[in-house]
Amino acid sequence: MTDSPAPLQTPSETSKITNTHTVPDDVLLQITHLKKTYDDTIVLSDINLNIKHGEFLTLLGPSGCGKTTLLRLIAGFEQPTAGAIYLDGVQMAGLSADKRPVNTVFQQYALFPHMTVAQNVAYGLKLKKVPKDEIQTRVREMLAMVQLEHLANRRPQDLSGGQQQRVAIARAVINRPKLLLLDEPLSALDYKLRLQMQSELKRLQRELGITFVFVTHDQEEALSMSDRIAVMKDGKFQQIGTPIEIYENPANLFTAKFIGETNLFKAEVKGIYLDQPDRDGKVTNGRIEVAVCEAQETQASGTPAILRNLRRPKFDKAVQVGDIVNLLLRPEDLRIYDVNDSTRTGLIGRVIESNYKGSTLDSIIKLDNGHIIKASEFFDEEDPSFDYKINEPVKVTWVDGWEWVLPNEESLAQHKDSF
Ligand SMILES: Nc1ncnc2c1ncn2[C@@H]1O[C@H](COP(=O)(O)OP(=O)(O)OP(=O)(O)O)[C@@H](O)[C@H]1O
Repeated sequence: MTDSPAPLQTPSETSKITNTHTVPDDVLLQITHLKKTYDDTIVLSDINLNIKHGEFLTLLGPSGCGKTTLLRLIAGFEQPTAGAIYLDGVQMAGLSADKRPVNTVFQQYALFPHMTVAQNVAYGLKLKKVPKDEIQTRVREMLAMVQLEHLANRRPQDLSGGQQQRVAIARAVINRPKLLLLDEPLSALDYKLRLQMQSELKRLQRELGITFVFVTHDQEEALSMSDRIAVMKDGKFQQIGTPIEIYENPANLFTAKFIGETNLFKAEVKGIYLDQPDRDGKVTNGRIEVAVCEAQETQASGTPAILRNLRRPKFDKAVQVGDIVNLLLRPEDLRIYDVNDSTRTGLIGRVIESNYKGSTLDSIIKLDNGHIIKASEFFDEEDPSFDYKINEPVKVTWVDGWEWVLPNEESLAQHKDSF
């Protein structure tokens, strides 16, 4: 590996003040109240986002939710209907795409077919009339970084998809943009190459220290690559958080269902027990007692009702006794036991499918009430857990404290701030 390129930028010691607007020191990109409409259609509404220097932020959401539009607004290919974008403290309004310290990598790499790899990478520097010697040095450094030194004289059509994408990335970062926008850059690659490029891209981002805004609709890709993820739906952010926060503590049912596999159970709140207020008089913790509705429904067939105490940080005052809440349990939260195990309460069902995945045993269980759920248990040859057979009754429960509670969406809308 050659020496790292010169530092891109160092944030100033104080906050930058632009007209009436102050951008915090550690923030490279600030988006405030951004709105975009095409004719009467609102494509983005009230987008607010701060992206830090050196951060890898992913915009994740289903097709048509507005990810590309947001990227195009940041790049300057589109103008907002309302709101503002500040880059390193400077308002971007009215600044054309080529004047912004931003580069974009698209799904289609659009390399110049008549130029070699090295010429493609050098193109941006030539346009800027950088001295020849410097171009040569920087191209060499860049090609080493994307591990393509040995292919410098090849033409793009003689490269694999992954190699072409690396050239496109090298071409985009050689100008040392403050911000690199990547619009589904890996989606044209096959699965294996895609995984390899994911870790290469992450390494490159760390080494270059450039801030990345990455667009994908692939949740696994988002979880494995990002410092933070902004989950989008219908032109609005649903949640912005670290991969762990988004996966473990989804803010709403959309995020819960969109990210990873989810088992949802309805449960009735039977009791609310608040902890003592802290010094500031705030109640930040407590527990609620819930009964899983499905268990009660099947009680006639011998299933015991599951009554659980659930601890939950930021204890929610919005929930009231009698409310129905959603209990979110990931497959890895569930445990399967012998139906005759009287030491536990659980939901009764039958395993209808079981797949050995090497480190885990993944099962699909049909509960007595017809609800299909998924469990994923670690497979330990030394200590095999309960050895259930297909279609035999089993008891399903979960590891205490691993559940996540979400209110019904209606109550979420009513009590937006407290849940
Ligand atoms: N120039 C345009 N004129 C009218 N509508 C547009 C225009 N560009 C985008 N849209 C609409 O805006 C919405 C958001 O599109 P956008 O491409 O941003 O979504 P996306 O999340 O990137 O989707 P995908 O994952 O499929 O690329 C879509 O409904 C799209 O049809």
